[in-house]
This record gives sequence, C-alpha cells and structure tokens, in this order.
Amino acid sequence: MYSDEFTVKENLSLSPLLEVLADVFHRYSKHDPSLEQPLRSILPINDQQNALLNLPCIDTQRGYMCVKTITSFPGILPAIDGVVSLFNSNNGRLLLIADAKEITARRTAAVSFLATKLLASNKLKNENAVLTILGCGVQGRVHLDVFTELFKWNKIYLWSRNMTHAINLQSDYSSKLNNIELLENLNDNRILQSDVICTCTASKEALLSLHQVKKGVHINAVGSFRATMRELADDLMLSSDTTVIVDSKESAMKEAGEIIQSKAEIVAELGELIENNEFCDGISKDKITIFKSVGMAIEDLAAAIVLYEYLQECREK
Ligand SMILES: NC(=O)C1=CN([C@@H]2O[C@H](COP(=O)(O)OP(=O)(O)OC[C@H]3O[C@@H](n4cnc5c(N)ncnc54)[C@H](OP(=O)(O)O)[C@@H]3O)[C@@H](O)[C@H]2O)C=CC1
Ligand SMILES: O=C([O-])C1=[NH+]CCC1
Repeated sequence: MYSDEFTVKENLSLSPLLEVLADVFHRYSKHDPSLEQPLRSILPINDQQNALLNLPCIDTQRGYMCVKTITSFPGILPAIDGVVSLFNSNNGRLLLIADAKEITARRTAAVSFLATKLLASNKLKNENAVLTILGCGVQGRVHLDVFTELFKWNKIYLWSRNMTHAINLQSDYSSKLNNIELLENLNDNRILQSDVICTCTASKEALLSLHQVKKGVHINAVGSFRATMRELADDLMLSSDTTVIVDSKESAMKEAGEIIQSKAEIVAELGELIENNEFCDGISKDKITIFKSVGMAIEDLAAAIVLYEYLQECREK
C-alpha cells in the first residue's frame, strides 16, 4: 500500500496520533525493551549542508517496525523528501510506504503540541493565550495547522526571514482566522506577549534571546538538528529561570546545536513527563520551559501505525 502526501494529510488524525505518540515516548524514556530505536544516521553530502538521514525502530509490543529514509536539502523546497516504510515485526512483511514530507511535518507539530500540553497546560486554560510562530516554511505552516486545530488562540503572531512567506501564510488562513498578525522583525515587543513560541527555522544563528521573551513562556524549538544550527541564544538556554526538556537525551546531545553549543543542562526527556503530574504541576508558572526536539524514528512509527490501521479499517468497511 502506498500513501502519497494527500492521502497522509487526509487520513492521519491528530487525536489518535497524540495518543500513540504519548505511549511510544513514555516507553522510550522508560527503556522498554520492546521498543528499540538506535541513534539515527545523518550522512552529510559534499558541502555538509545537505544530508541523507535514516531513522529505524522496532516496536515488538505493537508488532511493527519502521524505517524512514529522507533527504534534507535546506536550499531546495521542499527541504525534506523521502518515504516511511512500515513492516510487520512478527513476519517481516512490508505493510505501508508513505510520503515522508507530510508524516514528518504532522508528527513533528503534534509532538510540539504534546510538549505544550505537558509543560504549559496552564497556558492552554487561558482564553487570552498568544501563540507566536517563527519561520513560515513547511514546519511553520503545519505548526499553525495543528496548534489551531487543537486550541483556540486569542492572538497569533507570525514571522519569517522572508516576510512574503509570512504574508502568504496569513493570507491562506484569512478565511478561517482573523486573529493572525505579522511581526516585521524579531525586536517587535509583541513577542514579549507570547505564551507559546514555536521556532521552525533552519537558522544557524540564535533568533531569540532571554530579553525577547516573557517569564513563563513555553518554547518549542524545532529547527536545529546539527551541532552548527541553533535558534535560541545561550542566555535563554542557560538562565536559572529556564527548564530544558528534549525528545531524546542521546539525540539532543549529538544533534541539537543549542544544547551542544550552550552546554545547557537537560532536565528531562518528554517521555519522562508522561503520567508524571508531579513533575508537570511542579513547574513554577514563572519558569521558561523549552522543549528542544530534533526528531525521532518512534514519531514516524507512531504516525505510520495510526495511518496504516485507519486505512485498513476503511478497506474492511
Ligand atoms: N525537530 C524535528 O523533528 C524536525 C525538524 N525539522 C527542521 O525544522 C527546520 C524547518 O524545516 P521545514 O519547515 O521543513 O523547512 P523549510 O525549508 O520549509 O523552511 C525553512 C524555514 O527556515 C527559515 N530559515 C532558513 N534559514 C534561516 C535563517 N538563517 N534565519 C532565519 N530563518 C531561516 C526559512 O525562512 P524563509 O523561508 O522566510 O527565508 C523557513 O521559514 C529545518 O531545520 C528542519 O531540518 C524538520 C523536520 C522535523
Ligand atoms: O526527524 C526528522 O525527520 C528530521 N529532523 C530534522 C530534519 C528531519
């Protein structure tokens, strides 16, 4: 069975995806032996900018194995291309090949939302909550999709290095949302009003420093996945007001530019927060929480399982 990007978009529902993501993250951080995920390989191509990535994992509890093979060519749109292959872990049969662009986009934004729910649940109870998205490429767009499908924000600010991309995104949403405003630069004081910020860029220089954000903000830092990339400045990473959470400690220490360059302490993995109300409720409302993700194979596995099982159900009807 092959699912192109439109099939993935139409059939990958967020609610079951969030449930399976929470389960695999929890089991990953518990070192559950039925879930195996080695560190992914990132092979740089020639100029070191472009890369070939391979992300495998096995989940014998659910009975699936998955491998995603993608290229990352930041100068050519779409920057990410490739496929996700899902197998049966009991008999080795190939079950599904799906477009990796859409799976990567949606599962990454879903993970950012899961982190927001766990680390900033108080913000999602606030009717006046403000969301800011920096970077209006594929990830910025899908973060806007997912974050507005799952929560009603009072105000949304968009910024992109090339303002045309932010203007286009705002205009594509104009019939659905009338509360989106554009930020012309990153010194705009409106960033200081943000309760949740998603940074979705391929930047190599910090875009956000401590003075640009308010106390208690939650930041999902999505963009960097190489030691040379970063979106957040050292003062933000290292402030005593900041708590840093990552998707995987092993991956973050090898791939996340902000962590490698600042040497910030990682307080926990996202999976350690699941079913851990004590930790989540114990975060003071004045703390800045940063969820730094680099992306993991188990996220693609979760998305492929949800998609495959739904398509099978439709076939059987
Ligand atoms: N954490 C995770 O799990 C995942 C992370 N990623 C990473 O997220 C980032 C965005 O991916 P995606 O949206 O697919 O890529 P796109 O190529 O679609 O978008 C790239 C974005 O980065 C911005 N950008 C590039 N360079 C700079 C810079 N120097 N300063 C500021 N902004 C910059 C672009 O701005 P503009 O177009 O306005 O110039 C654009 O908004 C990438 O680094 C990607 O590798 C991707 C998938 C998963
Ligand atoms: O997890 C992922 O697929 C990626 N992370 C950074 C580039 C692609």
